Amino acid sequence: MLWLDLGNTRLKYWLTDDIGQIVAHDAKQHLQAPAELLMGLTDRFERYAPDFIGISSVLGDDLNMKVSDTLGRLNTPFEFVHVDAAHPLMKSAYNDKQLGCDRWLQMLGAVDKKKRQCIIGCGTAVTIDLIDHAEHLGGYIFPSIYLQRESLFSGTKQITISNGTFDSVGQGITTQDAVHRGILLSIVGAINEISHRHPNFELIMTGGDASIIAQHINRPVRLRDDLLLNGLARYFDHTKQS
Ligand SMILES: Nc1ncnc2c1ncn2[C@@H]1O[C@H](COP(=O)(O)OP(=O)(O)O)[C@@H](O)[C@H]1O
Ligand SMILES: CC(C)(COP(=O)(O)O)[C@@H](O)C(=O)NCCC(=O)O
Ligand SMILES: [K+]
Repeated sequence: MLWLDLGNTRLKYWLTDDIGQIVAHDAKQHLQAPAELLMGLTDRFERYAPDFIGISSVLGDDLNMKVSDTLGRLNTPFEFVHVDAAHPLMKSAYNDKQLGCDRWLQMLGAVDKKKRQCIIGCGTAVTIDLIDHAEHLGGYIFPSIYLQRESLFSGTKQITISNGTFDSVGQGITTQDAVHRGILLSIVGAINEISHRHPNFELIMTGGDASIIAQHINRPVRLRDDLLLNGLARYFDHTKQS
């Protein structure tokens, strides 16, 4: 099986064998041209000869159409996941026409009806979703690291482009440090606040920046970079069973 996660910044893929073991995976910035990036990967995918391609995409219909055209050349069946708020594995109060497929699948990848869970996606945007015994209560979306830095640069006269690191929340005494620590503080502050309000929810984090952000969270966080993959596998496994 080939699993694709088309996020706003990166295309991730996982190739799994017939017992679900990951045999190959990668993440690449698609620079808003995911179909072209995929084109360059088709010969590699053909060599793997997957029997099915499951896709999560938050890129909208236009880019999804282009991706479909590219995948059509592989003569391998493929399917884009659509959010189902009444899914047997997890009910959701969220508007299922709007809920991002990645958020939904990340929850599907973790959901456990015996637990209260807080699923945090650290991608282009940070997403926080609360699940109470397999009931999705709703969540939050806010800009992550790079979006915040870009908005400061484009929205101000005196803050210029810089490539500082996001490794501390200590107060800064230079613009570069004040910006980078302020951005990190805004993200970890929000997550710590939600965590504080829901002390009995287990924290699970995924996404490209999870490892950077998790270090500053006041409670133990479970890092799972395979969460969306797990959600895709559960989704398509479930559909086949029913
Ligand atoms: N402008 C950028 N330059 C370099 N890296 C970036 C930029 N924007 C995002 N990233 C990195 O890309 C990754 C995005 O994480 P990912 O979970 O793949 O996001 P998405 O699912 O939204 O595509 C993060 O590790 C982030 O640090
Ligand atoms: C919030 C998101 C942009 C996060 O996407 P990502 O950062 O993973 O690229 C994505 O889940 C999305 O487009 N959601 C649709 C709006 C919503 O979930 O309400
Ligand atoms: K994502």
